[in-house]
Amino acid sequence: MASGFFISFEGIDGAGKSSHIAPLAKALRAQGHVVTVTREPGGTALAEKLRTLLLHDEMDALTEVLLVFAARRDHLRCVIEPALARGEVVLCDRFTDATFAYQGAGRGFSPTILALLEQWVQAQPDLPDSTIRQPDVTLWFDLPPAVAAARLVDARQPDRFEALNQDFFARVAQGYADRAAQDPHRFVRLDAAQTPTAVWRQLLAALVCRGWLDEAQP
Ligand SMILES: Nc1ncnc2c1ncn2[C@@H]1O[C@H](COP(=O)(O)OP(=O)(O)OP(=O)(O)O)[C@@H](O)[C@H]1O
Ligand SMILES: Cc1cn([C@H]2C[C@H](O)[C@@H](COP(=O)(O)O)O2)c(=O)[nH]c1=O
Repeated sequence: MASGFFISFEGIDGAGKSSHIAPLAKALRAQGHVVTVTREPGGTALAEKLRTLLLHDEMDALTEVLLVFAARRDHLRCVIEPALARGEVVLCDRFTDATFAYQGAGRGFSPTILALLEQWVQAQPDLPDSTIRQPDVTLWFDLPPAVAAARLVDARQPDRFEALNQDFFARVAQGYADRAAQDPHRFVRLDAAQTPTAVWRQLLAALVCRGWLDEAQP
């Protein structure tokens, strides 16, 4: 890869995203890439403060949407865009697809307004009007909500989202499927119900076939 590359990780809570980000960063660094690992909501001091509010304070759907996009704007300006401009690979645990899945499909918030905010917040002033910053590839960890819930049953104290019921996560899962159907070239569906090793192999295969990782991988 000559220039910077943006890879996002998506899926419902418990799908297994976080388990693969550090190993992928290690594999990319071993092949000479400079990698920035980050997350949403969060990634900057300001965005992490908004993350705490989002995960723990009660608020309505519009407030949630505005805070998520506010965090994203700061994250893009201060972390993602500068890293890409330096030619780095950015690995981001969640991005705007999560907003369409959680606030759109999960909460029932207007996808039209989400799309407008996406255009505003992710606008790239130096490029033609319609061009916005999107991940170059989105690794979608697809998993039935019941399986994800079973994985999290003994996990940490649930936050506002993890405490929601399976009907919510069924809507979120469908929201991801709908988003993937709208952008099939960007999304790579990973069957996250397989073993961690099998999921890792799916992930590697997706990046090797795009020329971002060499074949030789553990
Ligand atoms: N393929 C897998 N099979 C079984 N368990 C898994 C698998 N992948 C991850 N897990 C386990 O499921 C739990 C959640 O994994 P992880 O934190 O990576 O998910 P996540 O998608 O990042 O969740 P969240 O979005 O809530 O942070 C962990 O206990 C992890 O060990
Ligand atoms: C970016 C983004 C995130 N969320 C939700 C999804 C998760 O439940 C939490 C983040 O927790 P994680 O363990 O770090 O994945 O935030 C959301 O509702 N909308 C978004 O845009």
